[in-house]
Amino acid sequence: MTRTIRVIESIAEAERFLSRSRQMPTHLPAAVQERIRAVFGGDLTPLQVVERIIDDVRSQGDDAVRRYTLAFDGAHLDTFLATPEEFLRARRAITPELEAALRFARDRIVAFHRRAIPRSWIEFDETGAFGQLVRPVDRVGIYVPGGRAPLPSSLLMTAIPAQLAGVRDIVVCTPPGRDGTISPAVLAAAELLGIERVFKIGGAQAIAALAYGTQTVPAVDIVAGPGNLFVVLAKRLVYGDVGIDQLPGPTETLLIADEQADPVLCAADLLAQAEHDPLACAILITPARTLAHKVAQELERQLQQLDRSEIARAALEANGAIIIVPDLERAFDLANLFAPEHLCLLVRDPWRYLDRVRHAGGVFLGETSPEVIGDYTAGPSHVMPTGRTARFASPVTVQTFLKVTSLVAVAPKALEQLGSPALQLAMSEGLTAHAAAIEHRLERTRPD
Ligand SMILES: NC(=O)c1ccc[n+]([C@@H]2O[C@H](COP(=O)([O-])OP(=O)(O)OC[C@H]3O[C@@H](n4cnc5c(N)ncnc54)[C@H](O)[C@@H]3O)[C@@H](O)[C@H]2O)c1
Ligand SMILES: N[C@H](CO)Cc1c[nH]c[nH+]1
Ligand SMILES: [Zn+2]
Repeated sequence: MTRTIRVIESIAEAERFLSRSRQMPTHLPAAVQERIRAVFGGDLTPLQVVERIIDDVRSQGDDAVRRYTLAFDGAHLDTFLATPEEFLRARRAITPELEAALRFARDRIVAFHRRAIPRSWIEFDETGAFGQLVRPVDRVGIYVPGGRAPLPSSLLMTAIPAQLAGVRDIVVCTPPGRDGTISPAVLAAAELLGIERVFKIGGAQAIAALAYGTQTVPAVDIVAGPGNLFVVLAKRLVYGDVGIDQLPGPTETLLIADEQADPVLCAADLLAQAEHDPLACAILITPARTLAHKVAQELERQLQQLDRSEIARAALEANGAIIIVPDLERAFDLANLFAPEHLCLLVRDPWRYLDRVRHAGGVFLGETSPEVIGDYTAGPSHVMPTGRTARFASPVTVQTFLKVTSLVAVAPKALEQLGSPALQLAMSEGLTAHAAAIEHRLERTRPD
């Protein structure tokens, strides 16, 4: 029988495989590379492609956006902003069931994130008042993926935390299809959240437009939302000129399963993420050799029935693995090395292992908690760090859209107490102007 996914039995090989760079992949799907060649006339790396696009959008604005929209999305567009008529058509196009599902998801996401809204605080003591003023950024641009599948759920998962943070102005970019339209479900989700400006722009050109502004797209303070390799690389490059949420790129899922896990469910969970992108990662780590072989067989069987089997197969071939380990302890070590976006525990009593989880965007406990529920209705944002960035990054939260201003109000009677040691420190750094700024004040508070 053919086997699409690799099976790894050596720990050293597993470590090598799991620590490969996923943000700078050396092999691109052939179709993607061909497109690059067609557009740029040569074999540019994804990073070079993105640099070119950003430079062009920065210097030529909408003209460059138009050109790249035609080149990569096949759409001829004069203007990018979705019109009120398009919103109206979208409202009519979606079924009542889909509308109800969007509302249900919205309510769950709001309820979850409401519990964790950071607040300003000021503490008064005998030395004065000190604290943190927590303020939202003014304007956020949200990228909603739409190349291979429109993801209205990603709009909810990014925009709702921004709205709860108090961001007043939210604009959206999402790629158009060849006919220049965008998914009614994305427009319906935007309308549900009261977002009025949705631009039909995708990929790196969307990120550049949001970061630097064009004649029609306003420059924002934070660019947020997930996307493919080109979107993620563009966010890396514009960071600093603009804030970003994190680097949520091609989806990853890592399952740890023991001998009691159901191979049908394991395979289904792997494929559910593999179908997102040929660069998605789907990995199973298990000490149960029999399970490993059953999952490999089951993957082949389920692949036959999948609509998006081509994408899923490419992902499994490029970035899929079944890793057989001596014990569950070793499985968690490898999972922490990989720092997956999603860590799914299909083991007996998964709660027992929670302390072993150090790096993951989200952890999903047990058979009734498939990652896919997290994609839609659990509540936490499904926009999560990928490419080993979960070692230092977090999923989108309300905090993503907030920043802190420190507050200092020293009580006059505490100036000596805080000023004298500060003076010592300033002198030790050789910063005499710093010292003088303190001295002048101390002189004023000392009795004549
Ligand atoms: N980590 C997360 O939280 C999360 C959440 C949802 C989705 N995702 C990921 O988002 C991604 C969505 O990817 P997608 O491709 O379907 O849609 P996308 O909207 O991210 O990207 C489509 C755009 O990519 C650009 N593009 C395509 N081929 C190109 C090329 N050869 N050169 C330059 N630009 C090119 C085009 O401009 C196109 O508009 C997937 O990888 C999915 O796994 C991640
Ligand atoms: N699994 C993706 C996050 O990595 C999110 C998503 C949206 N729609 C379906 N899935
Ligand atoms: Zn998904």
